[in-house]
Parts: sequence; C-alpha cells; structure tokens
Amino acid sequence: MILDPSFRLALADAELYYLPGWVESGEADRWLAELIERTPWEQPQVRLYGRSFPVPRLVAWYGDPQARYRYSGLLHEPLAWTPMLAEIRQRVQAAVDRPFNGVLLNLYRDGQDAMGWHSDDEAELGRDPLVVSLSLGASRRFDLRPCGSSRIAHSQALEHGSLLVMAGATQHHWQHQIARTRKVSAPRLNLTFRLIDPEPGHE
Ligand SMILES: O=C(O)CCC(=O)C(=O)O
Ligand SMILES: [Fe+2]
Repeated sequence: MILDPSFRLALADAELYYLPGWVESGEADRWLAELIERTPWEQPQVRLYGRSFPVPRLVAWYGDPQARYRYSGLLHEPLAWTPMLAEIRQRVQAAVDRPFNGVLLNLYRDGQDAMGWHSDDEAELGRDPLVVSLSLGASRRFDLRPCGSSRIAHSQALEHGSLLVMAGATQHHWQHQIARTRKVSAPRLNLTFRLIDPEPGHE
C-alpha cells in the first residue's frame, strides 16, 4: 500500500487507513449536491426471517459493464459511469495506485438510516479485497468489532471529504457498521470503490 503509515489505524489483524480532508471541502460540497440530485436512487428489499424489509438507506451501483455485484441478496447490474463518478474514480485510483471497476453509493438520508454489522467478504471481491470509501456530507460514526465479538473495539468519525481505506486481511477479522443515531439530521453520502471479479473461482 502506498499510503503513509501515519494514516493507519492501530487495530490488530487489520489494515485500515483514515485520511481526513482528502478532498477539499468546496469540491466535496459540489460532489455531494450533484450526486444526491442526479443519482437514480433505489431502496432494495431484503429478506430476513422470511419477511421482506426495505433497506434503511438508498443505494446505487455504478461500474464497468461486466461488474455485476450481489449485495443485500440481489444481483445488481451496473449503471454506466457518469463524468463526475469517472473523475472521482480516477482520483481514488491514483490515491491508492490500484484499479476499481465499480462503486457502491449509499445515501443515509438522516440519522435513522444505517447499515448493520457485516464484512465486505463477498466472493466477487476476491481474497483480501481493497475497499476505498469516500464520505460526503454529515459525519457518521463507523464502528468496528472483531468477528465473533459483540463489543465495539474502535469507532472512527467519517468526516466530509475523508477517505477510509480497508485493505489486507481486515475483512477476515473485523466487521463494521454505521449505527442509527438521533444526533444527525443531515444526509450523508458514502461511495465505496471496489474491484469485482464477475466470475469468482475461475482463475
Ligand atoms: O457508509 C459507510 O461508511 C459504510 C458502507 C459499507 O460498509 C459498505 O458499503 O459496505
Ligand atoms: Fe461494508
């Protein structure tokens, strides 16, 4: 990883970097406003305990044509890169010197929107996935706990214009969540850049 080790979070068996102010705030404001306005947001249903629930946030998946991605139990066909998302992808790729073929957008409309505990460990992401997450808008708390534990071991506020990089064995040993909170009423947009192998297991 080409990132400066001073950005690394000190967690065992994890390779995580937090870069506050990665994009200048005026530009981050423009990205936030345009992406909220122009994205064809969806709210997929997930099945839990035999019942169907809408996910508590809005989502969109963009990528190269072959980058189909299964999340929340559904296979998603990618939307075509917009000029703005293509530019953001270039900048994110340059920051970590690695390619990505898709980006998942999550819009947390306010503090009642959230994402439950999970690891980014889908087969399509490969063995030690590199996931780069750009946060825009309201700051939200990103919690981490070791797999198999119910205790939060670390929390990081993800601020407007920041980048969080998850690399190496992180997804094998840790889960993360964005918890509901009454303290936040403004929207937050998160973009996670990923490299999808559409046929995992076919080397
Ligand atoms: O919103 C975030 O910061 C986390 C998003 C996330 O964990 C995911 O998309 O897998
Ligand atoms: Fe995740």
